[in-house]
This record gives sequence, structure tokens and C-alpha cells, in this order.
Amino acid sequence: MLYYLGPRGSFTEKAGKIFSKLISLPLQPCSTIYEIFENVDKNNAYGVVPSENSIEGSVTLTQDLLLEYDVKIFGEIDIDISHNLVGYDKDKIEIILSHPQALAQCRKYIKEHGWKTKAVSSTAKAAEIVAKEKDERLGAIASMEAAKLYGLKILDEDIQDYKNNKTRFILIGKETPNFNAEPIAYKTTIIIELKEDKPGALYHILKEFAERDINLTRIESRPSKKRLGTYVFYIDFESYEDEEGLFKSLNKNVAYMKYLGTYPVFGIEQ
Ligand SMILES: O=C(O)C(=O)C[C@]1(C(=O)O)C=C[C@@H](O)C=C1
Repeated sequence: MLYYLGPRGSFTEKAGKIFSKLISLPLQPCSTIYEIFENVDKNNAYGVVPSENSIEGSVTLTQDLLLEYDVKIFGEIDIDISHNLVGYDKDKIEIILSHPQALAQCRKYIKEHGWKTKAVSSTAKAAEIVAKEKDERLGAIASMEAAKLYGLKILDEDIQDYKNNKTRFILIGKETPNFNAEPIAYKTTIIIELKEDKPGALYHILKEFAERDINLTRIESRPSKKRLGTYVFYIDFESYEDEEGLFKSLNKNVAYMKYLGTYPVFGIEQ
């Protein structure tokens, strides 16, 4: 089974459909990202979750759960995200419902109209609620598919604050799946915690990558949640032959390291 953030018509479903073809598994909707991680971990299943967006940055819940749960990343895909205002009548709208990431990606547009906002579990859930409530004062930010599925009008198209909007989705699981297509690249993700807070501590980590000519594609810090001002670092890098050698050297300078996997990146036509 391949779990995704539902209901039907969410952007995660779009990514889910692609992964579902790639690993030949049926899709099953979940109502939260938490529920996806739970199902993947308990049922030895797969899940597709948003990991970062080109406007709003990290999906922080996904990042935190990658550290908490015993799951690995097995694939990655970037999806074009075009948000739409959906509902009944634009002039009557007072409150906009959507996923917090979508509300943030359309922050300027919402502010220009002076609407209030309400965060819900996904863009498709927002459309579903607006359709059920049949209240003209409500609008949703959602996909065109969601508008069609839930019988709402598309009142404005492509409303995100920056046009070239993309979200990166990852495939999570416990065991390496078989893919029936060729990737465009391979990547590795690790999470590290520095040994001590001293001058050059992060430099000594980054030096290991620089000396081996490894291209980092992301470095991001999240609070360690142990003490204010202490962090864990999420590092993505392009595939490298001698990972064992690299990890051995890194281990000398880190208090903790979690390997999230070396996985294929797919570039599927959308
Ligand atoms: O709400 C949805 O449709 C989702 O699939 C979630 C999500 C996200 O969490 O980033 C996915 C893509 C967009 O960036 C907006 C929302």
C-alpha cells in the first residue's frame, strides 16, 4: 500500500499517482502526515509526503518525523504547484480555508483581498469542507482537480505569490522498492547533530564534503528540541561512491548521525 495526504484531489495525490505507477502499489489516503508515517512504520508500507516547497521552504512536520520514525527515503520527485481560488462567488468570500503551506504560498494574494484564513489538513480537505458547508462566505485554495471533484467553481487561477512554484515530494518506507523507470539522479540524505558548540564545528563537517568534491544540494537546521539554540542539520548531497569512508570521517565529529537513504530522483513529465 502507498499512503498519501488526502483526501482525493490533494497535491500529494498527484505525486502519489506517479510513485504508485513507479512501484506498482495502490494508493490509500490519510488525513495527516503523522498518520502516513504511522502506517508506513507499522504496516511496513510506503508513503508519499511533501518535503519542501520553492516558496515557503521546508514542510517542517515531515522533517521532524523523518528524525523520529524508523523509516527511510526511497525516492524523490518535484511537482509543479498551481493554486486556485475555488468556491462559489469571489465577492462574497470572507474566510479562506487551506493547508498552512498553501496559505503561506499565497500570502500576498490573501492579504490583498483582506480575507481571514483557516488552516486545515490539506488543500483538498479545504475544498471538501467548502463544498459540504455550502456557505458562500467560504473559499478554498486548492487544485483544479479538487474543484472538479468537489463540485466547486474555479474563481481565480494560478494565485500563488511566485509563479514558478514547486513542491518536492519523497517516498518513504522500510524496504527498498523496485522501480519500473530510470531515475535522472541519485541523492543521499543524512541528519547530524554536532558534538559540541565550538568554533569551526560545522566547518569540520562541511570540510569532509568539500575535500571529496561532493556537491551538497541542501543543508538545513532544525531545533534539536533539547535546548534553545541547539540544532540538528539535514544534509542532502549528490550520490558519492565511497559513502562508508565519508560516514566514518563524519562520525568522528558528530554526536549523532541518522542515515535516511541513498535514493533515486525521478524527473517525470507532468
Ligand atoms: O494540501 C495538499 O494538497 C498537500 O498535498 C500538502 C501540500 C504541502 O504540505 O506542502 C503539498 C503541496 C503544496 O505545497 C501545498 C500543500
